[in-house]
Amino acid sequence: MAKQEIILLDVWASMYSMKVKIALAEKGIPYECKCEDLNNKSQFLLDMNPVYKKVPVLIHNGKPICESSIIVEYIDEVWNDKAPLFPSDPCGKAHARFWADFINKKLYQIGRKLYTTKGEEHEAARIEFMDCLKLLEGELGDKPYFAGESFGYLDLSLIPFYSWFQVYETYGNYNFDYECAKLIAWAKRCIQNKVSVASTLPDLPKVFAYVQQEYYIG
Ligand SMILES: N[C@@H](CCC(=O)N[C@@H](CS)C(=O)NCC(=O)O)C(=O)O
Repeated sequence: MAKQEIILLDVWASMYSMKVKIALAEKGIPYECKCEDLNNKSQFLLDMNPVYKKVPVLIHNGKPICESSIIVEYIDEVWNDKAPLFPSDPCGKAHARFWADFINKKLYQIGRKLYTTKGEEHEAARIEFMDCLKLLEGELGDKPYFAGESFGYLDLSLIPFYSWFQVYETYGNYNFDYECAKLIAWAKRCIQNKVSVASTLPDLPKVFAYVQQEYYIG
């Protein structure tokens, strides 16, 4: 392949950006990371993602690709000679996409309520968030990874959330080791066995300190 210019616009604590970083690491693709300040977005970000104005954005040889799931699919398609992220059968692929969509839409939104709301709304989010984790735990079953024996798209879509688990556990008043032990074991397996994951995820206390500072709700 001819020389590639690959730039990633990201924010270190963004779970969406982490997904893309893990995919790039799985494929062994070197890239330049440009960290954005979301309170003062660069003109470059606004030009590259004029519709949503969000990170992550992958810029491949000058062409922007937006939305984390679309970026990961793009990476898997372009660099298809190594570490396939999706199952090859259409049904397995659709299944992985379904759960990744669930994670993007539900888990993120409800998880956010744990540290941004109080009272009844918080209590409802607390219950719903655990229900989501239980659904995901059921989907994992007794397999080492979501698709079976090897790490793939669904693992990559969920594992960034683990870096926020101290936040969810503290603000949601959970005990994850007790309440979703299988999911915690899976997360530790991903970190232990996958350099792409271990080298991407920030430390849990760092994320916790960031949320405490950004979202203090009294
Ligand atoms: N659906 C998007 C969500 C990306 C997203 O929400 N990014 C956040 C950072 S985690 C962002 O850039 N927020 C800036 C804003 O909302 O203005 C994706 O999957 O890439």
